[in-house]
Amino acid sequence: MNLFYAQGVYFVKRAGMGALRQEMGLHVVSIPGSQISIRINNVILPKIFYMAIVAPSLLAADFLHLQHEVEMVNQSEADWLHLDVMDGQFVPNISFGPMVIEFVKKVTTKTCDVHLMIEEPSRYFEQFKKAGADHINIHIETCPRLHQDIQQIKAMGLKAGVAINPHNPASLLSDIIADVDIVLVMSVNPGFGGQQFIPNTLNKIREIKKLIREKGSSALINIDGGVTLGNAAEIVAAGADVLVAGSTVFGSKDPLGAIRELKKL
Ligand SMILES: O=C(CO)[C@@H](O)[C@H](O)COP(=O)(O)O
Repeated sequence: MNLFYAQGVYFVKRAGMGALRQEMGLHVVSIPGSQISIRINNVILPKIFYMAIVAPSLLAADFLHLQHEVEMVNQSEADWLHLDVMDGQFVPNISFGPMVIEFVKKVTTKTCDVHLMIEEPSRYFEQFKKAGADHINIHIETCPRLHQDIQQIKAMGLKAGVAINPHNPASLLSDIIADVDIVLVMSVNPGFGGQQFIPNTLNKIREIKKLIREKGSSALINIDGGVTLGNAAEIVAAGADVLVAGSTVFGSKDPLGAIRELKKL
């Protein structure tokens, strides 16, 4: 169970909310910033702190010591491992593909959150599934048959995410948000790690959260790009469920400590 009690406070992990809701008749009654109140069998729990899902982005890892980096994440409190696939077409950079993910999968104990920054992603869904993807995130612009692609990912038994770029408004998600498991909000222009967080993303997170409630969606909001120990609290308070962090984790002298700090928010 993802609900636990410590020092007078109930903690809950958002990822388990769906299951908890079914098992225990649990209802979220309010989400003011990073604190939420919940009701279980009509008893309102006094205080619930939201814990963000943390997903270190392997793009910022030392690829000469990839196994060591993946094992570091295994030992950490991180929940997912974020894997950025770039084709040099949809984004100006080229990163890695299914072959690298297949090797990473042999070592990682974390959920593999694959972010496809490539043209015609549906041509490769099967390959990424075979390589070990647990989630596949696709960009709206790359999918003329977005609904169909989302359904295809889900039919393969994977979680489906839709990614939007900084210039895309939240309203673009209106017709798809009820069908997706994850909304991946780019808080930098995709292609490179180590960029500055675009501040307007905070407003966009609030708008997406509102849309999620209005449409009765259970999608998680995942923020990708420029997440630091300095801005993560604000991002979570705006309504983010997941924090992708590349440089903040792998660029740190104490990556385990950096992940621990992100989880504390
Ligand atoms: O998808 C991307 C960049 O396109 C991100 O996942 C970055 O890899 C995040 O890196 P940092 O901004 O955290 O260094």
